[in-house]
Amino acid sequence: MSGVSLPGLNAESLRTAGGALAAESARFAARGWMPGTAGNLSVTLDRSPLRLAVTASGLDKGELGASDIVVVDELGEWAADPVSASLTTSLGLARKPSAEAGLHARIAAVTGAGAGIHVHALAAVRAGHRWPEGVELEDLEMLKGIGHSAHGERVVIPVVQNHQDMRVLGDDFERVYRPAADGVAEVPALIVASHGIYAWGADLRQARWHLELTEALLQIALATR
Ligand SMILES: CSC[C@@H](O)[C@@H](O)C(=O)COP(=O)(O)O
Ligand SMILES: [Zn+2]
Repeated sequence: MSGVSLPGLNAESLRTAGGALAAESARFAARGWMPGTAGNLSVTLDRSPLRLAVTASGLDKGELGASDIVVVDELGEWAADPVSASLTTSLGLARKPSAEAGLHARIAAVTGAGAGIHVHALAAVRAGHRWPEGVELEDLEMLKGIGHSAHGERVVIPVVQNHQDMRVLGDDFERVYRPAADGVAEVPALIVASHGIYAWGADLRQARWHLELTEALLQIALATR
């Protein structure tokens, strides 16, 4: 890994990412979507090789500071290359990544997302339980907010079974993910049954919008069917 080029990885980008992830995390903790230490977030810093800043594992997500992040590789493991290692030391960053960093990394690799958010929101869990083959949504105004049509388009929020091995979850995600094709956008969210939901976007703000809108759409589906 020596001589690896990581233009997105420097003290400033990591301080910015850490501050943004802490602020976003506090928002979702306050909403009750990250009870206790539940939930995790990431931003993509470099693509080739893949490097993400992901929240550290096992911390109260309502109390994160800017240095409570870990630089991880494409497997979601702490990145040991010299640039990442040296920045980890100089900025006092954490070294134990979220237990679910591997799925964040897979989603970033497959979708090209710039940020990902995972929460344990109730409607997502209930919908995954009720519709384990995927949640069909149609004729709802807020579908526009996740890139789809308000009328006449059947949108499926995919559901995968829960697993503690992120390689298994990542493979299952790839099986159900449909990239944008023929003018139809991707669905920027994934329900993990009996667990929670992942949403992603070009940046943290868009990932947040996708998450909030998907959770609201799932609440409507549960309330009306
Ligand atoms: C508090 S139980 C939830 C965890 O097992 C996990 O699902 C989760 O969302 C947070 O894990 P973490 O490793 O702190 O990122
Ligand atoms: Zn979780």
